Amino acid sequence: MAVVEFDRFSYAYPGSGLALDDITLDIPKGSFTVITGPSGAGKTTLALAIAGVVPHYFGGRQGGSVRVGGVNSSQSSMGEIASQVGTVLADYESQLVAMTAAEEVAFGLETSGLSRSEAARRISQALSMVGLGGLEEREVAGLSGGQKQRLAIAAVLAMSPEILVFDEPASALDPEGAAGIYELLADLNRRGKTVVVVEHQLARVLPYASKVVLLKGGKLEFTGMLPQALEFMWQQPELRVGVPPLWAIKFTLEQETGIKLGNWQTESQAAEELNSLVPASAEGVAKSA
Ligand SMILES: Nc1ncnc2c1ncn2[C@@H]1O[C@H](COP(=O)(O)OP(=O)(O)OP(=O)(O)O)[C@@H](O)[C@H]1O
Repeated sequence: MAVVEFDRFSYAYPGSGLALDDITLDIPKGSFTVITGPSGAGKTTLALAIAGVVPHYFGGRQGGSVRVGGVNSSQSSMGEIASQVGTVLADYESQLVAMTAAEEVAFGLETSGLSRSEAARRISQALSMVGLGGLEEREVAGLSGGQKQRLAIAAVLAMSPEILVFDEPASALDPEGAAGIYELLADLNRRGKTVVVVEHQLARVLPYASKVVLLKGGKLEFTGMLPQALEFMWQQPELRVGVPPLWAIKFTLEQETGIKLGNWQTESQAAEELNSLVPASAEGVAKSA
């Protein structure tokens, strides 16, 4: 079932040409969907359109429609969309407004009409889900960059949205931090959230992505499962650079040996499969000698 539906959706920022051009696309409920593509392709704009920020906040011109949870976004307010879609921007620090971690998470709940005890329970629960349990009274200013990002995620989670949208969540992180944040997003996805991420480095999402949306120049180039998306990118000279090194090795080996290899999600899966092939091919060489 689709939880977000773009139907012939086009969008231009005020005074600019089309940033998105005739996009028709479904995001399945419970999926881990990755929006990717070259710089300026329209990835952030598509994420903002799911959150209703485009066009509600920016203005500009829109054609076609976006439906979130079956409701046309142009007939909903940003507040109504926010109850279904939680968004963490690339510049997540700009989303933080409070003094302490608990106040930050409480901020979004203020208009929800929850009792004090229910709000406190939600705050603690949201903080522990992102690995910040027990840090309720910590000053936001004293948190590390990674902790601030997790706090921005907790603030969104407390509102219990069905869909979570992240714009380049790993862009400011080292490889270990990037792996950690994607583990968290995968965990939220396993708990039933529909996760949508903008990510230009597909290597980071190999273990998690169920659907890939590939944009180029504002147009939808390809949409489908991750293996098919990578195959498509491998065939296009200008998109090949976006194929993760592990899959570049896989495609090269397949081309050279004619052996179809598995859909590698991790380096250890690749190593395991390649190791299992070595004795067989060595035996083949021995027999033919
Ligand atoms: N606020 C804005 N006003 C006018 N044009 C904008 C605005 N934000 C983005 N654009 C333009 O819209 C197009 C799509 O931009 P967008 O940021 O969505 O692409 P992107 O794929 O996320 O790029 P990147 O990977 O570089 O972040 C680009 O041509 C960009 O210059």
